[in-house]
Amino acid sequence: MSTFKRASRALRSNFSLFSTPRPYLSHFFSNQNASFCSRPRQNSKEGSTIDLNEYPSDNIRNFSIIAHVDHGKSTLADRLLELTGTIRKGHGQPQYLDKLQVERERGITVKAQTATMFHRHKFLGSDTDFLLNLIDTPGHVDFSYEVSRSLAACQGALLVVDAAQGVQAQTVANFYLAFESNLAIIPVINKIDQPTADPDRVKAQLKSMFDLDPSDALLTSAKTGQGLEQVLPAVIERIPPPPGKSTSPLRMLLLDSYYDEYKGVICHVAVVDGALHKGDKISSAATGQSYEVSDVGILHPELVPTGILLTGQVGFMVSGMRSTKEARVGDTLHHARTVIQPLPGFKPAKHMVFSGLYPADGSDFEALNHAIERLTCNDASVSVTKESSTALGLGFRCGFLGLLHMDVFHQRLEQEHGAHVISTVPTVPYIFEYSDGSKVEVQNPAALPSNPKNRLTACWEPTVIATIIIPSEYVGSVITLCAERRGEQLEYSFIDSQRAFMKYRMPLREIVVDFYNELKSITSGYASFDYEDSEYQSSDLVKLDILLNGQPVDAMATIVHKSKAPRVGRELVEKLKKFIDRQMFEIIIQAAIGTKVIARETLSAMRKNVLAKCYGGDITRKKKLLEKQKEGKKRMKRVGSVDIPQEAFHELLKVS
Ligand SMILES: Nc1nc2c(ncn2[C@@H]2O[C@H](COP(=O)(O)OP(=O)(O)OP(=O)(O)O)[C@@H](O)[C@H]2O)c(=O)[nH]1
Repeated sequence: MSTFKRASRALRSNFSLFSTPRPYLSHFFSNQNASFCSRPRQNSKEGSTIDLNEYPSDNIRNFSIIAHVDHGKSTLADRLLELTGTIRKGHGQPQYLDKLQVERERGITVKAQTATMFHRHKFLGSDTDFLLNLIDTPGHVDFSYEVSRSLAACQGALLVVDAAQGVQAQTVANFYLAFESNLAIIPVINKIDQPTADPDRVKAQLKSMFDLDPSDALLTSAKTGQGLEQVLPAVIERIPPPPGKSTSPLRMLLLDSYYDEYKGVICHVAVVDGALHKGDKISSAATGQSYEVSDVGILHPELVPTGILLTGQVGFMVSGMRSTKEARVGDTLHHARTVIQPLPGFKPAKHMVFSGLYPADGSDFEALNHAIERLTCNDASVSVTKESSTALGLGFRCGFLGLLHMDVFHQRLEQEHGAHVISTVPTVPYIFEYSDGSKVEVQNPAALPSNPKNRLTACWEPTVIATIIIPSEYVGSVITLCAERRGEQLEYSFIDSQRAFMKYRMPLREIVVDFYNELKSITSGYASFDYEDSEYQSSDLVKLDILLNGQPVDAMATIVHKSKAPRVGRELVEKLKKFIDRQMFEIIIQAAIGTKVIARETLSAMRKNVLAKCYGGDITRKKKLLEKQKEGKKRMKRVGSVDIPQEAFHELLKVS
C-alpha cells in the first residue's frame, strides 16, 4: 500500500472525512437530477442593498480553491465570479483576485483572496439563494501558510488538478492540509481542453494516492468554460454549511489584515458564532484591547458595507486598529465584556530563511521601519527584529518562509511602499553549542564570533522532508542531485507507469538556494517539488568571512558545511570581483575561516568610466549616462572605503 493510502486511511479513521455520507450529502444523492440554476441572479446584489439577514448559515458555503502552482486556481476563480455575476465577463483583467503588482508581474498568487458570491440553486425542491465565500489560495510551497490559514475559514475545498500534468507535489501537500482540517474535498480536473489532457489517468492517480472516488471528480476547462456549470452545484451539495451557533456570543477569527491610508487597518474576519454589527464594541482575546467597529461588510469582491456579518459569514471589519501589534492574525475577536473560549487560531509560521534588510540609504531607516510595519500588517508570516551591521548601519533581521517569499516581500516593500532595500545573504537558523555548555540559535552569521572565547563543540542544522514527483526517465539524475545536496532517501515508489515519487530528508540550506531551479533544469521542467520542515541534525559547519582590504564585511558573512567551504569561498570572491566596480585604489577580496584565508582575488585600481563607450554623442546622452550612474550609486553601500553595489549582495545569495 502506498504511503498516501496508508496516511489517508490512518487520517480517515481519525477524522472520518469521506467514509460516511453526511446528512447534507444524502440530499445530493437523492437529487441527482435536480435542475441547477447557474445563471447570475437577476437581482444581482449591489452595494448597501445587500441584506445578509437573508442568508442564515444553512445558506452559506465557505470553500477554498487549492492546487499545485499554475493548475488554474485563479482562472477558475475568475470564471466562478463571472458565472455568479460578481464581476463582469471579460472584465479585461485575467486572474482578477491576483491584485498585487507582484502577483501580476510574476503570474503567481502570493496572497489568499476572499470573494463573496451570490448564487441561486434548486435545493430541497425549491429555488434557494446561497451566499458563497470563495478563497483563492497560492500554489507555491513558500505560501502554504496562506493556504492553511484560509482553510480555517472553510468547510470544503476544490482540489484543482491539471488534466495533463496530473497530481504534483503541491497537490499532495495541499490535499493533506485540507484533509487534516477535516474539509470536504471536491476534485476538479481542469484544463481538459489541452490536447495532452488525460483525465482518466488523473482520476486513477486521485484514487490511488488519496482514495478519492473517480466518479466524484468534476471535469472542467477554466479557459473554455467547459464543465463549469457543475462546480457551484457541487459546492452547495457536497460542502456542509458553517457549523457555528447564531445564538452564542460573538466569536470571530481574524484571518488577515492590510493597511489602508484612509481607514487604517482593515481586517478580514470569519464570524464563527454570533453576529457582528457596525457600532459594536469588540475586544481582542490576544491583547485585551477594545475597539468600536466603524465599518463592516463583505468582499464582493471589493469592500461592500453591509452593516452586519452573521454566523458563518466571512467579510471585513474596520475598528481603528493601527498596526500588526493590534491586528494579530489568528486572534479571536468578541464583544467587549463577554467571556468566550478563544478559537484555536493558527500554528505560528515557521521561518525557514533569515535575511537582513537595510535601507539602501542609511538615513532612510525610519522610512524602512514604517514600510515594514505597514507591509507586515498584510503579511503576518514575516518575523522582524531590529539589528545593526558595521557595514550597513541600522536595519532589520527578518524571517521568511522561503526564498521566493523573501524576494516577494522585498519587491512589495519597493513597489507598494517605495522603500529601497539592500538584503543580505539569506541564512537558515543553525544551532551552535560551546564548550561551556551554552547553546545559541544563530539567525545571522555575523552574530557568530569568528574566533569565539569558548570552543565550539557541536552544531546542528535544520532539515526538511522533500517530496519530489518526476517522470520515471529522470530518476537517475534526480538521485544524483539529491546525493550532491546531502540528501537521504526515505521513499521511492511509482504513482503510475510514468511517474516516480521520492521522499528525501535534506538539509534546509541545500534546498533554499537554487535547488528547485536545478531540479527543473535536469528534468526539462517536469519535476515538481514540495517540502515540510523536519528536525535538526548534527552537522559540520564553519563561518565563512568575506574581507575587503583586510576588513571583514559582517553583512557578507555566511555559514557553510565544512566540506563545501573551499568551493563556496572561491566562488564568492570571484563573484564579488565581477560585481564590485574598480575604484581609485586596489581592492583585495578574501574569503576566510577564522584567521585562515581560503580564497583571494585582487581588483586593480581604476574608476569605472561610464562614458567610455559613448563615442561622440550629444551632451544629453552623456548626461543621461551620468544620471544613471548617480542613481546606481544610491544603491551602493560604502564599506570602509569600498563601494559595494546592491547586485553584489544579490549575487552572493546565488553562490552561498
Ligand atoms: N488550456 C488551459 N489553460 C488554462 C486553464 N485554466 C488556466 N489556464 C492557464 O494556466 C495558467 C495558470 O493559471 P492560473 O489561474 O494563474 O493558475 P494558478 O493555479 O492560480 O497559479 P498560482 O496562483 O501561481 O499557483 C494561465 O496561463 C491560465 O491562462 C484551462 O482550463 N485550460
